[in-house]
Amino acid sequence: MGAVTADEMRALEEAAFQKGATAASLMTKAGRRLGLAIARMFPRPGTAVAYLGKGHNAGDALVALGVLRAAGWQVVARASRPLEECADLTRAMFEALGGVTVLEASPDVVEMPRPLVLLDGLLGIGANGGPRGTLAALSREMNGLRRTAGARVVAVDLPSGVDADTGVVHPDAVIADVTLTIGVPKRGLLQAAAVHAVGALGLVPVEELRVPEVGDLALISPWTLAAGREPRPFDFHKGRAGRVALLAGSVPYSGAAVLAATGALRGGAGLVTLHVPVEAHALIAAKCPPEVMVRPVSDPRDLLGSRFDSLVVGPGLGEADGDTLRELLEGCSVPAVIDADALNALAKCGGVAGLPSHHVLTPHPGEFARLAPDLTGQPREAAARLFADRSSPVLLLKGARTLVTAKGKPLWCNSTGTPGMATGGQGDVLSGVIGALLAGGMESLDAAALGAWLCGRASERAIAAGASEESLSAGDAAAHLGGAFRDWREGTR
Ligand SMILES: NC(=O)C1=CN([C@@H]2O[C@H](COP(=O)(O)OP(=O)(O)OC[C@H]3O[C@@H](n4cnc5c(N)ncnc54)[C@H](OP(=O)(O)O)[C@@H]3O)[C@@H](O)[C@H]2O)[C@@H](O)CC1
Ligand SMILES: [K+]
Repeated sequence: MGAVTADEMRALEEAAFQKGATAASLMTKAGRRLGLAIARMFPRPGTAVAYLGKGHNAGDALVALGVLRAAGWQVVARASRPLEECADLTRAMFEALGGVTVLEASPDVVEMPRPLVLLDGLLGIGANGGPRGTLAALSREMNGLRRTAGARVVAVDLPSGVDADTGVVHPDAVIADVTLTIGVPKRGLLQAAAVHAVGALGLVPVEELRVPEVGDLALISPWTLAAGREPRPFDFHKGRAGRVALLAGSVPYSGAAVLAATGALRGGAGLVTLHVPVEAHALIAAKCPPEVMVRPVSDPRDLLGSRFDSLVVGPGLGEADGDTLRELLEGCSVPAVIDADALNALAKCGGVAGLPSHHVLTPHPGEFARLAPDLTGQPREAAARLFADRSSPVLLLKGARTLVTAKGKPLWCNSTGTPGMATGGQGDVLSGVIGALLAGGMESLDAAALGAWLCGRASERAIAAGASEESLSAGDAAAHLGGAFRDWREGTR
Protein backbone atom coordinates (compact mmCIF):
# COMPACT_ATOMS: atom_id res chain seq x y z
CA MET A 1 0.00 0.00 0.00
CA GLY A 2 1.40 3.36 -1.02
CA ALA A 3 0.71 6.83 0.30
CA VAL A 4 -1.73 9.28 -1.35
CA THR A 5 -2.47 12.98 -1.70
CA ALA A 6 -5.76 14.48 -0.50
CA ASP A 7 -7.05 14.57 -4.10
CA GLU A 8 -6.15 10.92 -4.63
CA MET A 9 -7.89 10.09 -1.35
CA ARG A 10 -11.07 11.84 -2.49
CA ALA A 11 -10.91 9.87 -5.76
CA LEU A 12 -10.67 6.60 -3.79
CA GLU A 13 -13.67 7.68 -1.73
CA GLU A 14 -15.60 8.53 -4.91
CA ALA A 15 -14.77 5.12 -6.40
CA ALA A 16 -16.09 3.46 -3.22
CA PHE A 17 -19.34 5.45 -3.57
CA GLN A 18 -19.68 4.21 -7.17
CA LYS A 19 -19.51 0.67 -5.83
CA GLY A 20 -22.31 1.27 -3.37
CA ALA A 21 -20.61 2.53 -0.21
CA THR A 22 -22.08 5.61 1.42
CA ALA A 23 -20.35 8.41 3.30
CA ALA A 24 -22.24 7.31 6.41
CA SER A 25 -21.10 3.68 6.12
CA LEU A 26 -17.46 4.70 5.62
CA MET A 27 -17.59 7.16 8.51
CA THR A 28 -19.21 4.62 10.82
CA LYS A 29 -16.58 2.01 10.05
CA ALA A 30 -13.66 4.46 10.27
CA GLY A 31 -14.94 6.07 13.48
CA ARG A 32 -15.64 2.74 15.21
CA ARG A 33 -12.18 1.40 14.42
CA LEU A 34 -10.65 4.68 15.51
CA GLY A 35 -12.42 4.38 18.86
CA LEU A 36 -11.32 0.77 19.28
CA ALA A 37 -7.71 1.68 18.46
CA ILE A 38 -7.75 4.45 21.09
CA ALA A 39 -9.26 2.15 23.70
CA ARG A 40 -6.48 -0.38 23.00
CA MET A 41 -3.85 2.33 23.29
CA PHE A 42 -4.88 3.35 26.82
CA PRO A 43 -5.31 0.30 29.04
CA ARG A 44 -7.72 2.00 31.47
CA PRO A 45 -10.60 4.31 30.52
CA GLY A 46 -10.31 8.02 31.29
CA THR A 47 -11.77 11.14 29.69
CA ALA A 48 -12.02 11.80 25.95
CA VAL A 49 -12.69 15.30 24.62
CA ALA A 50 -13.56 15.49 20.91
CA TYR A 51 -12.58 18.77 19.26
CA LEU A 52 -14.95 19.30 16.34
CA GLY A 53 -14.65 21.26 13.12
CA LYS A 54 -17.59 21.43 10.74
CA GLY A 55 -16.62 18.70 8.24
CA HIS A 56 -16.60 14.91 8.17
CA ASN A 57 -13.36 14.75 10.14
CA ALA A 58 -15.46 15.76 13.15
CA GLY A 59 -17.98 13.02 12.27
CA ASP A 60 -15.24 10.37 12.59
CA ALA A 61 -14.29 11.80 15.99
CA LEU A 62 -17.93 11.65 17.17
CA VAL A 63 -18.34 7.98 16.17
CA ALA A 64 -15.10 7.19 18.03
CA LEU A 65 -16.42 9.05 21.05
CA GLY A 66 -19.43 6.70 21.14
CA VAL A 67 -17.14 3.65 21.15
CA LEU A 68 -15.08 5.10 23.99
CA ARG A 69 -18.17 5.91 26.03
CA ALA A 70 -19.36 2.30 25.64
CA ALA A 71 -15.92 1.19 26.87
CA GLY A 72 -16.36 3.16 30.09
CA TRP A 73 -14.79 6.49 29.16
CA GLN A 74 -16.23 9.84 30.23
CA VAL A 75 -16.79 11.77 26.99
CA VAL A 76 -17.46 15.44 26.14
CA ALA A 77 -17.12 17.60 23.04
CA ARG A 78 -15.73 21.02 22.20
CA ALA A 79 -17.15 22.59 19.04
CA SER A 80 -15.84 25.34 16.80
CA ARG A 81 -19.37 26.48 15.92
CA PRO A 82 -23.00 25.54 16.63
CA LEU A 83 -23.63 21.94 15.59
CA GLU A 84 -26.44 23.11 13.25
CA GLU A 85 -23.76 24.68 11.03
CA CYS A 86 -21.80 21.42 10.60
CA ALA A 87 -22.01 19.07 7.62
CA ASP A 88 -25.31 17.13 7.63
CA LEU A 89 -23.66 13.79 8.30
CA THR A 90 -21.55 15.17 11.14
CA ARG A 91 -24.65 16.66 12.74
CA ALA A 92 -26.45 13.33 12.30
CA MET A 93 -23.58 11.53 14.07
CA PHE A 94 -23.79 13.99 16.93
CA GLU A 95 -27.54 13.46 17.25
CA ALA A 96 -27.16 9.66 17.02
CA LEU A 97 -24.67 9.80 19.87
CA GLY A 98 -27.19 11.56 22.13
CA GLY A 99 -26.50 13.21 25.45
CA VAL A 100 -22.92 14.35 24.89
CA THR A 101 -22.16 17.65 26.60
CA VAL A 102 -20.62 20.33 24.40
CA LEU A 103 -18.32 22.41 26.58
CA GLU A 104 -18.52 26.18 26.22
CA ALA A 105 -15.02 26.74 27.62
CA SER A 106 -11.72 24.95 27.97
CA PRO A 107 -12.24 21.71 29.95
CA ASP A 108 -11.67 21.90 33.69
CA VAL A 109 -9.17 19.08 33.73
CA VAL A 110 -8.49 18.84 37.48
CA GLU A 111 -11.43 16.56 38.24
CA MET A 112 -11.46 14.62 34.98
CA PRO A 113 -10.57 10.92 35.14
CA ARG A 114 -7.17 10.25 33.56
CA PRO A 115 -5.85 9.55 31.01
CA LEU A 116 -7.12 12.71 29.33
CA VAL A 117 -7.27 12.15 25.57
CA LEU A 118 -8.04 14.96 23.13
CA LEU A 119 -9.37 13.86 19.74
CA ASP A 120 -8.45 16.27 16.99
CA GLY A 121 -11.45 16.30 14.66
CA LEU A 122 -10.99 19.92 13.62
CA LEU A 123 -9.72 19.45 10.06
CA GLY A 124 -9.09 16.46 7.80
CA ILE A 125 -8.36 16.24 4.11
CA GLY A 126 -10.89 19.02 3.44
CA ALA A 127 -8.53 21.54 5.05
CA ASN A 128 -7.49 24.59 3.13
CA GLY A 129 -4.36 25.90 4.88
CA GLY A 130 -3.77 26.04 8.62
CA PRO A 131 -6.61 26.38 11.17
CA ARG A 132 -8.28 29.81 11.08
CA GLY A 133 -10.49 31.70 13.53
CA THR A 134 -12.14 29.54 16.21
CA LEU A 135 -10.34 26.46 14.90
CA ALA A 136 -6.99 28.12 15.54
CA ALA A 137 -8.07 28.97 19.09
CA LEU A 138 -9.17 25.37 19.73
CA SER A 139 -5.92 24.06 18.30
CA ARG A 140 -3.97 26.31 20.68
CA GLU A 141 -6.16 25.08 23.54
CA MET A 142 -5.34 21.43 22.73
CA ASN A 143 -1.63 22.17 22.44
CA GLY A 144 -1.73 24.02 25.76
CA LEU A 145 -3.43 21.12 27.56
CA ARG A 146 -0.86 18.76 26.07
CA ARG A 147 2.03 20.93 27.23
CA THR A 148 0.84 21.73 30.71
CA ALA A 149 -1.83 19.24 31.82
CA GLY A 150 -0.53 15.87 30.64
CA ALA A 151 -3.24 15.51 27.95
CA ARG A 152 -2.50 13.15 25.06
CA VAL A 153 -3.58 14.24 21.60
CA VAL A 154 -4.86 11.74 19.03
CA ALA A 155 -5.28 13.25 15.56
CA VAL A 156 -8.11 11.90 13.43
CA ASP A 157 -6.81 11.23 9.89
CA LEU A 158 -4.17 13.96 10.18
CA PRO A 159 -3.23 16.67 12.66
CA SER A 160 -5.22 19.80 11.80
CA GLY A 161 -2.82 22.24 10.20
CA VAL A 162 -0.46 19.63 8.72
CA ASP A 163 -0.73 19.73 4.94
CA ALA A 164 -1.91 16.30 3.74
CA ASP A 165 0.22 16.48 0.58
CA THR A 166 3.41 18.27 1.56
CA GLY A 167 3.69 17.79 5.33
CA VAL A 168 4.09 21.55 5.86
CA VAL A 169 3.16 22.31 9.47
CA HIS A 170 1.21 25.58 9.60
CA PRO A 171 1.39 27.93 12.59
CA ASP A 172 -1.39 26.89 15.01
CA ALA A 173 -1.25 23.28 13.81
CA VAL A 174 -2.28 20.63 16.31
CA ILE A 175 0.71 18.76 17.75
CA ALA A 176 -0.36 15.12 18.10
CA ASP A 177 1.11 12.25 20.08
CA VAL A 178 -0.51 9.77 17.72
CA THR A 179 -2.13 10.19 14.32
CA LEU A 180 -4.63 7.55 13.22
CA THR A 181 -5.00 7.97 9.49
CA ILE A 182 -8.10 6.69 7.73
CA GLY A 183 -7.86 4.07 4.97
CA VAL A 184 -4.56 5.04 3.32
CA PRO A 185 -1.56 7.04 4.66
CA LYS A 186 -1.49 10.61 3.38
CA ARG A 187 1.85 11.58 1.83
CA GLY A 188 2.33 14.64 4.03
CA LEU A 189 2.28 12.51 7.18
CA LEU A 190 5.44 10.71 6.07
CA GLN A 191 7.54 13.84 5.47
CA ALA A 192 10.37 14.63 7.89
CA ALA A 193 9.03 18.19 8.35
CA ALA A 194 5.83 16.81 9.88
CA VAL A 195 7.22 14.16 12.24
CA HIS A 196 7.05 16.32 15.38
CA ALA A 197 3.38 17.16 14.72
CA VAL A 198 2.26 13.70 13.56
CA GLY A 199 3.81 11.58 16.32
CA ALA A 200 3.38 7.81 16.11
CA LEU A 201 1.27 6.77 13.13
CA GLY A 202 -1.50 4.20 12.96
CA LEU A 203 -3.62 3.13 10.03
CA VAL A 204 -7.37 2.59 10.39
CA PRO A 205 -8.23 0.08 7.67
CA VAL A 206 -11.33 0.72 5.52
CA GLU A 207 -11.71 -2.18 3.08
CA GLU A 208 -14.09 -0.30 0.74
CA LEU A 209 -11.26 2.06 -0.26
CA ARG A 210 -9.33 0.30 -3.03
CA VAL A 211 -5.85 1.19 -1.94
CA PRO A 212 -3.03 1.76 -4.42
CA GLU A 213 -0.12 -0.63 -4.78
CA VAL A 214 3.08 0.48 -3.08
CA GLY A 215 4.51 3.44 -4.99
CA ASP A 216 7.62 5.41 -4.08
CA LEU A 217 6.56 6.04 -0.46
CA ALA A 218 4.99 3.60 1.99
CA LEU A 219 4.17 3.09 5.65
CA ILE A 220 5.52 0.16 7.65
CA SER A 221 2.42 -1.28 9.34
CA PRO A 222 0.72 -4.67 9.68
CA TRP A 223 -1.74 -3.53 6.98
CA THR A 224 0.91 -2.61 4.46
CA LEU A 225 3.73 -5.14 4.81
CA ALA A 226 2.92 -8.84 4.54
CA ALA A 227 6.11 -10.25 6.11
CA GLY A 228 6.05 -11.96 9.50
CA ARG A 229 2.29 -12.47 9.84
CA GLU A 230 2.19 -16.26 9.54
CA PRO A 231 2.30 -18.28 12.75
CA ARG A 232 5.08 -20.82 13.19
CA PRO A 233 4.09 -24.33 12.11
CA PHE A 234 3.61 -26.62 15.10
CA ASP A 235 6.55 -28.86 14.10
CA PHE A 236 8.95 -25.89 14.10
CA HIS A 237 12.44 -26.39 15.58
CA LYS A 238 15.40 -24.23 16.47
CA GLY A 239 17.25 -25.02 13.26
CA ARG A 240 14.41 -23.35 11.34
CA ALA A 241 14.35 -20.40 13.71
CA GLY A 242 17.96 -19.93 12.70
CA ARG A 243 21.39 -19.29 14.18
CA VAL A 244 22.49 -15.72 14.76
CA ALA A 245 26.19 -14.95 15.15
CA LEU A 246 27.15 -11.58 16.61
CA LEU A 247 30.52 -9.89 16.52
CA ALA A 248 30.14 -7.23 19.16
CA GLY A 249 31.37 -5.76 22.43
CA SER A 250 34.64 -4.58 23.89
CA VAL A 251 35.87 -3.88 27.41
CA PRO A 252 34.46 -0.32 27.52
CA TYR A 253 31.24 -1.24 25.65
CA SER A 254 30.25 -4.62 27.04
CA GLY A 255 26.57 -3.71 27.52
CA ALA A 256 25.97 -3.07 23.81
CA ALA A 257 26.92 -6.66 23.00
CA VAL A 258 24.61 -8.01 25.70
CA LEU A 259 21.68 -5.89 24.45
CA ALA A 260 22.24 -6.95 20.83
CA ALA A 261 22.35 -10.62 21.86
CA THR A 262 19.18 -10.08 23.92
CA GLY A 263 17.51 -8.53 20.86
CA ALA A 264 18.42 -11.62 18.83
CA LEU A 265 17.02 -13.93 21.53
CA ARG A 266 13.77 -11.96 21.89
CA GLY A 267 13.56 -11.53 18.11
CA GLY A 268 13.09 -15.27 17.63
CA ALA A 269 16.56 -16.73 16.97
CA GLY A 270 16.96 -20.46 17.57
CA LEU A 271 20.58 -20.13 18.68
CA VAL A 272 22.58 -17.01 19.52
CA THR A 273 26.37 -16.99 19.59
CA LEU A 274 28.12 -13.83 20.66
CA HIS A 275 31.74 -13.48 19.49
CA VAL A 276 33.70 -11.01 21.57
CA PRO A 277 37.34 -9.87 21.81
CA VAL A 278 39.44 -12.22 23.96
CA GLU A 279 40.10 -9.55 26.61
CA ALA A 280 36.37 -8.82 27.01
CA HIS A 281 35.22 -12.44 27.17
CA ALA A 282 34.99 -12.95 30.94
CA LEU A 283 33.31 -9.56 31.45
CA ILE A 284 30.66 -10.07 28.76
CA ALA A 285 30.02 -13.74 29.53
CA ALA A 286 29.20 -12.76 33.11
CA LYS A 287 26.58 -10.21 31.95
CA CYS A 288 24.91 -12.25 29.23
CA PRO A 289 21.63 -14.15 29.55
CA PRO A 290 22.37 -17.87 29.99
CA GLU A 291 20.78 -18.70 26.62
CA VAL A 292 23.56 -16.85 24.77
CA MET A 293 26.78 -18.68 23.92
CA VAL A 294 29.72 -16.32 24.37
CA ARG A 295 32.92 -17.15 22.46
CA PRO A 296 36.28 -15.31 22.41
CA VAL A 297 37.55 -14.41 18.93
CA SER A 298 40.94 -12.97 18.07
CA ASP A 299 40.38 -12.31 14.36
CA PRO A 300 36.87 -11.51 13.00
CA ARG A 301 37.64 -13.45 9.84
CA ASP A 302 37.67 -16.65 11.93
CA LEU A 303 33.87 -16.42 11.91
CA LEU A 304 33.86 -17.39 8.25
CA GLY A 305 34.61 -20.94 9.36
CA SER A 306 31.50 -21.09 11.63
CA ARG A 307 27.93 -22.05 10.76
CA PHE A 308 25.28 -19.37 11.15
CA ASP A 309 22.27 -18.05 9.22
CA SER A 310 22.80 -14.35 9.88
CA LEU A 311 25.49 -12.13 11.28
CA VAL A 312 25.30 -8.95 13.36
CA VAL A 313 28.48 -6.87 13.36
CA GLY A 314 29.26 -3.71 15.27
CA PRO A 315 27.42 -2.99 18.54
CA GLY A 316 30.00 -1.90 21.12
CA LEU A 317 32.89 -3.12 19.00
CA GLY A 318 34.94 0.02 19.68
CA GLU A 319 37.89 0.76 17.39
CA ALA A 320 37.87 -1.92 14.70
CA ASP A 321 39.95 -2.52 11.58
CA GLY A 322 37.79 -1.71 8.57
CA ASP A 323 39.77 -3.85 6.11
CA THR A 324 39.36 -6.95 8.27
CA LEU A 325 35.63 -6.31 8.66
CA ARG A 326 35.27 -5.79 4.92
CA GLU A 327 36.89 -9.17 4.26
CA LEU A 328 34.47 -10.78 6.71
CA LEU A 329 31.42 -9.08 5.20
CA GLU A 330 32.42 -9.65 1.58
CA GLY A 331 33.02 -13.30 2.31
CA CYS A 332 29.81 -13.71 4.27
CA SER A 333 27.27 -15.64 2.18
CA VAL A 334 24.42 -15.06 4.64
CA PRO A 335 22.83 -11.66 5.38
CA ALA A 336 24.54 -9.42 7.92
CA VAL A 337 23.38 -6.44 9.96
CA ILE A 338 26.13 -3.82 9.98
CA ASP A 339 25.78 -1.37 12.83
CA ALA A 340 27.56 1.23 14.98
CA ASP A 341 31.36 0.87 15.18
CA ALA A 342 31.44 -1.46 12.18
CA LEU A 343 29.88 1.32 10.08
CA ASN A 344 32.41 3.83 11.40
CA ALA A 345 35.32 1.49 10.65
CA LEU A 346 34.07 0.82 7.11
CA ALA A 347 33.42 4.53 6.52
CA LYS A 348 37.14 5.15 7.14
CA CYS A 349 38.25 2.66 4.51
CA GLY A 350 36.28 2.66 1.32
CA GLY A 351 32.68 2.79 2.57
CA VAL A 352 29.90 0.25 2.27
CA ALA A 353 28.51 0.78 -1.24
CA GLY A 354 29.88 -2.42 -2.75
CA LEU A 355 28.96 -4.85 0.02
CA PRO A 356 26.52 -7.67 -0.85
CA SER A 357 22.89 -6.59 -1.35
CA HIS A 358 21.55 -8.99 1.30
CA HIS A 359 23.36 -7.04 4.04
CA VAL A 360 21.53 -4.38 6.08
CA LEU A 361 23.15 -1.10 7.19
CA THR A 362 21.63 0.48 10.30
CA PRO A 363 23.22 3.93 10.79
CA HIS A 364 21.93 6.65 13.08
CA PRO A 365 22.21 10.16 11.57
CA GLY A 366 25.80 10.65 12.83
CA GLU A 367 26.98 7.34 11.37
CA PHE A 368 25.10 8.09 8.14
CA ALA A 369 26.91 11.43 7.83
CA ARG A 370 30.24 9.59 8.13
CA LEU A 371 29.16 7.07 5.44
CA ALA A 372 27.86 9.77 3.08
CA PRO A 373 29.41 13.15 3.94
CA ASP A 374 28.40 14.52 0.53
CA LEU A 375 24.69 14.10 1.43
CA THR A 376 24.93 16.26 4.56
CA GLY A 377 22.35 19.02 4.35
CA GLN A 378 19.97 17.07 2.11
CA PRO A 379 16.51 16.36 3.55
CA ARG A 380 16.49 12.91 5.21
CA GLU A 381 14.21 11.27 2.67
CA ALA A 382 16.20 12.55 -0.30
CA ALA A 383 19.50 11.55 1.33
CA ALA A 384 18.22 8.03 2.02
CA ARG A 385 17.01 7.60 -1.57
CA LEU A 386 20.26 8.95 -3.08
CA PHE A 387 22.35 6.73 -0.83
CA ALA A 388 20.29 3.62 -1.66
CA ASP A 389 20.53 4.32 -5.38
CA ARG A 390 24.32 4.18 -5.29
CA SER A 391 24.74 1.33 -2.75
CA SER A 392 23.92 -2.37 -2.77
CA PRO A 393 22.88 -3.16 0.83
CA VAL A 394 19.53 -2.33 2.38
CA LEU A 395 19.58 0.97 4.32
CA LEU A 396 17.81 1.53 7.62
CA LEU A 397 18.28 5.16 8.62
CA LYS A 398 17.36 5.61 12.29
CA GLY A 399 15.34 8.57 13.51
CA ALA A 400 12.01 9.55 14.98
CA ARG A 401 10.55 8.22 11.71
CA THR A 402 13.01 5.46 10.82
CA LEU A 403 13.38 4.99 7.05
CA VAL A 404 14.09 1.70 5.27
CA THR A 405 14.93 1.46 1.59
CA ALA A 406 17.15 -0.16 -1.02
CA LYS A 407 18.05 0.44 -4.65
CA GLY A 408 14.89 0.54 -6.77
CA LYS A 409 12.61 0.07 -3.72
CA PRO A 410 10.07 2.42 -2.13
CA LEU A 411 10.99 4.50 0.88
CA TRP A 412 9.36 2.68 3.80
CA CYS A 413 8.61 4.89 6.81
CA ASN A 414 8.15 3.39 10.25
CA SER A 415 4.92 4.07 12.12
CA THR A 416 5.84 3.07 15.69
CA GLY A 417 8.05 4.57 18.38
CA THR A 418 8.17 7.12 21.15
CA PRO A 419 10.51 9.93 22.22
CA GLY A 420 11.39 7.57 25.11
CA MET A 421 13.57 5.68 22.63
CA ALA A 422 16.12 8.50 22.69
CA THR A 423 18.37 6.51 25.01
CA GLY A 424 21.48 4.35 24.61
CA GLY A 425 21.11 0.67 23.71
CA GLN A 426 17.93 0.84 21.60
CA GLY A 427 19.96 0.50 18.41
CA ASP A 428 21.81 -2.53 19.81
CA VAL A 429 18.52 -4.32 20.52
CA LEU A 430 17.30 -3.42 17.01
CA SER A 431 20.36 -4.92 15.34
CA GLY A 432 19.81 -8.19 17.24
CA VAL A 433 16.11 -8.31 16.33
CA ILE A 434 16.86 -7.78 12.63
CA GLY A 435 19.56 -10.46 12.87
CA ALA A 436 16.99 -12.91 14.25
CA LEU A 437 14.44 -12.12 11.53
CA LEU A 438 17.13 -12.63 8.88
CA ALA A 439 18.22 -15.92 10.45
CA GLY A 440 14.61 -17.10 10.20
CA GLY A 441 14.78 -16.57 6.45
CA MET A 442 13.06 -13.20 6.01
CA GLU A 443 14.07 -10.99 3.05
CA SER A 444 16.54 -8.29 4.10
CA LEU A 445 14.31 -5.28 3.41
CA ASP A 446 11.34 -6.89 5.17
CA ALA A 447 13.51 -7.84 8.16
CA ALA A 448 14.80 -4.29 8.52
CA ALA A 449 11.31 -2.79 8.23
CA LEU A 450 9.69 -5.26 10.61
CA GLY A 451 12.58 -4.95 13.09
CA ALA A 452 12.10 -1.18 13.23
CA TRP A 453 8.34 -1.56 13.72
CA LEU A 454 8.73 -4.21 16.46
CA CYS A 455 11.28 -2.23 18.46
CA GLY A 456 9.16 0.94 18.26
CA ARG A 457 6.08 -0.98 19.29
CA ALA A 458 7.90 -2.72 22.17
CA SER A 459 8.90 0.71 23.52
CA GLU A 460 5.32 1.98 23.19
CA ARG A 461 4.14 -1.07 25.12
CA ALA A 462 6.76 -0.59 27.84
CA ILE A 463 5.43 2.94 28.34
CA ALA A 464 1.80 1.80 28.35
CA ALA A 465 2.81 -0.76 31.00
CA GLY A 466 4.12 1.92 33.35
CA ALA A 467 7.44 3.30 32.13
CA SER A 468 7.60 6.97 31.13
CA GLU A 469 9.37 8.61 28.21
CA GLU A 470 12.10 9.56 30.69
CA SER A 471 12.45 6.22 32.48
CA LEU A 472 12.30 3.87 29.49
CA SER A 473 15.47 1.83 28.97
CA ALA A 474 16.44 -0.37 26.05
CA GLY A 475 16.21 -3.42 28.31
CA ASP A 476 12.61 -2.48 29.24
CA ALA A 477 11.76 -2.31 25.55
CA ALA A 478 13.36 -5.69 24.79
CA ALA A 479 11.17 -7.26 27.49
CA HIS A 480 8.07 -6.14 25.53
CA LEU A 481 9.05 -7.59 22.16
CA GLY A 482 6.65 -10.49 22.75
CA GLY A 483 3.64 -8.17 22.85
CA ALA A 484 4.96 -6.33 19.81
CA PHE A 485 5.07 -9.56 17.78
CA ARG A 486 1.47 -10.28 18.84
CA ASP A 487 0.32 -6.81 17.79
CA TRP A 488 1.96 -7.29 14.38
CA ARG A 489 0.24 -10.65 13.80
CA GLU A 490 -3.13 -9.44 15.03
CA GLY A 491 -2.93 -6.03 13.30
CA THR A 492 -3.83 -4.37 16.58
CA ARG A 493 -1.67 -1.26 16.27
N1 LIG B 1 -11.87 10.11 2.33
C1 LIG B 1 -12.49 9.04 2.84
O1 LIG B 1 -12.60 8.02 2.22
C2 LIG B 1 -13.09 9.13 4.17
C3 LIG B 1 -13.05 10.33 4.89
N2 LIG B 1 -13.51 10.44 6.12
C4 LIG B 1 -13.25 11.65 6.91
O2 LIG B 1 -13.68 12.82 6.25
C5 LIG B 1 -12.65 13.80 6.33
C6 LIG B 1 -12.79 14.82 5.29
O3 LIG B 1 -13.98 15.47 5.54
P1 LIG B 1 -14.37 16.85 4.82
O4 LIG B 1 -14.12 16.72 3.37
O5 LIG B 1 -15.74 17.15 5.26
O6 LIG B 1 -13.31 17.88 5.34
P2 LIG B 1 -12.89 18.37 6.82
O7 LIG B 1 -11.44 18.49 6.71
O8 LIG B 1 -13.47 17.59 7.89
O9 LIG B 1 -13.58 19.84 6.96
C7 LIG B 1 -13.40 20.78 6.02
C8 LIG B 1 -14.28 21.98 6.39
O10 LIG B 1 -13.52 22.82 7.23
C9 LIG B 1 -13.49 24.17 6.71
N3 LIG B 1 -12.11 24.57 6.58
C10 LIG B 1 -11.23 24.16 5.64
N4 LIG B 1 -10.02 24.66 5.87
C11 LIG B 1 -10.14 25.42 6.99
C12 LIG B 1 -9.21 26.16 7.72
N5 LIG B 1 -7.93 26.27 7.32
N6 LIG B 1 -9.64 26.78 8.84
C13 LIG B 1 -10.93 26.72 9.22
N7 LIG B 1 -11.86 26.01 8.54
C14 LIG B 1 -11.46 25.37 7.44
C15 LIG B 1 -14.18 24.14 5.37
O11 LIG B 1 -15.27 25.00 5.43
P3 LIG B 1 -15.23 26.43 4.70
O12 LIG B 1 -14.20 27.22 5.42
O13 LIG B 1 -14.81 26.11 3.29
O14 LIG B 1 -16.59 26.94 4.83
C16 LIG B 1 -14.64 22.73 5.17
O15 LIG B 1 -16.04 22.65 5.04
C17 LIG B 1 -11.39 12.98 6.27
O16 LIG B 1 -10.25 13.68 6.70
C18 LIG B 1 -11.76 11.83 7.18
O17 LIG B 1 -11.55 12.19 8.53
C19 LIG B 1 -14.20 9.31 6.78
O18 LIG B 1 -15.36 9.80 7.35
C20 LIG B 1 -14.56 8.15 5.92
C21 LIG B 1 -13.72 7.89 4.72
K1 LIG C 1 -7.76 16.10 12.39
